[in-house]
Order: sequence, then C-alpha cells, then structure tokens
Amino acid sequence: MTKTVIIGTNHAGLAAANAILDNSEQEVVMIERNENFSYLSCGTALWVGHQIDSVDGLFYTNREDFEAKGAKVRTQTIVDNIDFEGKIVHATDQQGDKVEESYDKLVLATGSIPISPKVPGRELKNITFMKKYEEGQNIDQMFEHEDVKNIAVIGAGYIGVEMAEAAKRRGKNVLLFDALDRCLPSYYDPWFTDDMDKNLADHGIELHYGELVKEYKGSDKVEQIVTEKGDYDVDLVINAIGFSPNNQLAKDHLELFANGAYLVDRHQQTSDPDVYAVGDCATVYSNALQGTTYIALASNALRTGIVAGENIAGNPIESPGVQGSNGISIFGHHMVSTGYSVESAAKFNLDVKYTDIEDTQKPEFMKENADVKLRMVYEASSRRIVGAQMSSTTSDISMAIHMFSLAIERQVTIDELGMLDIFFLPHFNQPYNYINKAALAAE
Ligand SMILES: Cc1cc2nc3c(=O)[nH]c(=O)nc-3n(C[C@H](O)[C@H](O)[C@H](O)COP(=O)(O)OP(=O)(O)OC[C@H]3O[C@@H](n4cnc5c(N)ncnc54)[C@H](O)[C@@H]3O)c2cc1C
Ligand SMILES: NC(=O)c1ccc[n+]([C@@H]2O[C@H](COP(=O)([O-])OP(=O)(O)OC[C@H]3O[C@@H](n4cnc5c(N)ncnc54)[C@H](O)[C@@H]3O)[C@@H](O)[C@H]2O)c1
Repeated sequence: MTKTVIIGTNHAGLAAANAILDNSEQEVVMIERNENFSYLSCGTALWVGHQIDSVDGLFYTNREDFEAKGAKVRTQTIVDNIDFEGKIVHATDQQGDKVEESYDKLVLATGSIPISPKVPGRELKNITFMKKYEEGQNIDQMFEHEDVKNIAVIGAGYIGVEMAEAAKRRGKNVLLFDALDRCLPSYYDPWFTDDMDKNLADHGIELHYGELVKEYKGSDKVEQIVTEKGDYDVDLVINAIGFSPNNQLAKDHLELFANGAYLVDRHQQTSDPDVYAVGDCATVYSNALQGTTYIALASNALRTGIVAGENIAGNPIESPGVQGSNGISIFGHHMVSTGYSVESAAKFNLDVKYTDIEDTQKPEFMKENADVKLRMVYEASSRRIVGAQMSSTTSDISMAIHMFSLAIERQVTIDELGMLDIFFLPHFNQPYNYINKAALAAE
C-alpha cells in the first residue's frame, strides 16, 4: 500500500489529506507542529476586532475527523529533516522523542513565515506578527489593557489594514505605516486605494506612508518606533510586511522559485517526482501572467492541496492555474480584485490598457441601490482580460469578481465582455450592466 506523509496540516495539508483519504485506500500520516488544526487566520481581525463573538468558528476541522478516515495524526511534532534518498522523515514529538516515518510519497505543506523588518530592537517585547492562533490570542489579550493605547501596524497590505481596523474598533490609537505611498499597493490601483485611505483616515487611523521604520526602541518592551520622518510612542507593534515561503526542510534538495518557494508543475509535483508541494510553500501557475509566480492565499492552498491529493490517489488532474482573486472589507467599504492591476501588470512586464466605470447596480428609480466602481485591465495586444478591481461603499458586489476570474482563466477578451448576455431586472440590474458598458467603452 502506498504510504504518504504530509508535513504541515493547515489548509493545504488538510486539503491534500482529505483528497487522498476520500479517493483511495492509501496509508496517510499527517505531521503538524501545532496542537490545533485548520485555524482560519482570515478571521483573526474579525475576532480580535470584536466583530464576531467567538474564535471557535475559526477552526473548521480537527484531528478526530482525519483519524476517523484512517489517517495517523501526529500533532505537536516538528519535522527536523528529511532523508530524500532513503525516503524517511525525521521529527521530534512533544516529549522530545525522535520519530521516524518512511514514505512513498511526501507532501510538503509547510506554509509561509512572516517577514521580519531587519531593524534594531526587533527582539523587544510587545512586537508581534499576526499569523498564528496564539499571536491572535496575545493581541486580543493586550487590547484588553487600558495602558496599551498606541498600536503601530507596519505594512498596509491585507493583514495590516485589517488589523488597523480591528485595533481601532477596540478603541486604540492606530498608526499605520507602509514603505510605499498608499495602502494595498500590490492588489489595487490608486483609483481604488485613494478611497480606502480616505476611509481609514475618516475612521481615525493615522496614515504614515512612504515611511520606513529604522529602529524599535525600549528597555524591555517596545516604547517607541523611529522612522526617517519621526519618533512615535507605541505600546504594541504588529509587523505585517508580507510572507516568505517556508522552504527550510527541502531548500537544498528541490528546485526553487526566485523567492525560495518550491517550484511545482501543474500536478503540484516538485523536481523530485515523489515530493509534492502545496499552499504557501509552493509556486502557482498564474493565468493572467501565463507563467509561474507566488501568491500566498488560503484559497490557493486549498486548491493546490486537492490537486496534489488527487494525483497521489491515482487521479492525475492538472491545476487550472489561479488568478490570485482576493477581497477586503473595512468599515463597510468593500473592495475585490483578481489578476493584475495596471501598476502590478507593469511590474510583471504585461503591456495593458484599462477601462473604468462608476455606476449604480440597479436603475436610478430603485429605492435601494448599490454604488459600483469597476476597472477592467486587458492586455494591449491580445485584448484578453488580465485583471479586474471593484469596490462599493454600500453593498456586497463581490460575486461579479468570480466572473472576471473565470474570464482570465479562459482568456476572454474585453470585446467579448461588451456583448456578454447579462440579464435585466430592476431588482438586480440595469438594462445595460456596468460590465457591458465599460467593456463597450474600451479603447
Ligand atoms: C491574519 C491573516 C489573514 C489572512 N486572510 C486571508 C484571507 O482572507 N483570504 C485568503 O485567501 N488568505 C488569507 N490569509 C493567508 C492564508 O492564511 C494562507 O495563505 C494560508 O494559511 C496558507 O495555508 P498553508 O496550509 O499553505 O500554510 P500555513 O497556514 O502557513 O500552514 C503551514 C503549517 O505547516 C506547519 N509546519 C511548518 N513547518 C513544520 C515542520 N517542520 N514540522 C511540522 N509542521 C510544520 C505549521 O505549523 C502550519 O500549521 C491570511 C493570513 C493571515 C496571517
Ligand atoms: N483578505 C485577504 O485575502 C487576505 C488577508 C490577509 C492576508 N492575506 C494574504 O496573506 C499574505 C500576507 O499578508 P501581508 O499583509 O503580510 O502582506 P501584503 O503583501 O498584503 O502586504 C505587505 C505590505 O507591507 C509593505 N512593506 C513591505 N516591506 C515593508 C517595510 N520594510 N516597511 C513597511 N512596509 C513594508 C508592502 O508595501 C505591502 O503594502 C499575503 O499573500 C496576503 O494576500 C490575504
């Protein structure tokens, strides 16, 4: 019987385990450093910001679910190294005992590690990342203390903006720093982020953009951060300047992408045919770019896990690739995007054009309506869609972004969207939908 060892059992590893266990009779061993399974860090800001009542719903499965399907589960066990020649995983369990597991197939699902700003003072207390459940617990507890007043969030990407909102909702003074001149620069063009920055400022968040932290100061705990532009008193610092792939176990054995991620094919197979890599530790195929890239998202982790698991179970499916679709909702301001913005396309040497529209979802005579802002980005030569960004201050318009995700995957052109059959009913839509209008107006 084929034996598969899965290292790392968060979203990607769990998806791979389910796919193998549900589709074959194979032996599966799951090894995880943490005690808990399946923590949805995506919900941390909602929990810590007291927008949901309890953290319990942020765990969607547990070890018993996998043991019931026949898997051997080792939690609180750290994999120390792998003998790729002898096909043996070496680990240490909670008691400090050495553990060995042989394998026929290996799945690396070791995820990502938050990047630490390399500045003096970063070892001081009250400086934290926001990735693990325990870090969320710690931040939540610190927010309880009245003397923890000033919170600095470093990095105005997804985690930073969400944690800034959470801290503000808990009544803190929030200072949000980013190296670049606006929030969410990797996902949206300024036409969208200008609105989000105004939203953040209107809710009392102090924006410090284009301002790099040079030092953290304090005797035991952090007391001040020093940037090129000033010194600021702080009681807690949350670092959120991005992730890097956790490639520690196989970086000397496998082919790597430019940022260190395990390079995989469309079956999630690495340069060692018996080793698969999934989720944040691996590359993805981008349909917008039509090439390999790195995008750390839970949604990619789940899909890549399924692909690897199905292949190991004997069903040789290929990944359709990803668009990196994502979304954010801050104080009721909703933004969603897929593929590339105009700015990010330039970084990847894609020559693009774009078409914009600001409209309402429904005809003006409808009492309840939604404002919609849309930018569609298309390749200049082929006119295929390579990105879309949308926002609304009133309504959940997120479902439309999934259509753009499919359009990118299937290489639909901007001209095809002009004539796309979008139905009309005043309750839902205008006779000319905003997608049709913007596509017809494209240069
Ligand atoms: C605050 C926050 C909010 C987020 N919000 C969203 C969101 O809204 N939408 C979205 O799509 N994505 C979101 N993400 C990103 C998403 O959480 C990650 O992309 C996702 O967790 C990746 O899953 P993974 O299983 O590949 O890796 P990870 O979640 O990093 O899991 C890797 C696992 O491997 C284990 N491991 C590592 N090394 C070893 C070892 N040597 N031995 C044993 N075990 C090991 C770790 O303990 C861990 O459990 C968010 C992330 C954060 C931090
Ligand atoms: N809603 C969502 O889909 C969601 C939510 C949270 C996290 N995530 C994912 O998790 C991953 C990690 O999120 P993240 O917010 O850490 O990364 P991110 O890439 O979204 O943002 C990092 C930010 O840090 C800034 N930065 C980089 N170096 C800096 C420095 N030295 N000083 C100041 N600013 C600096 C960047 O300009 C960027 O704005 C991402 O892949 C993200 O997409 C997604």
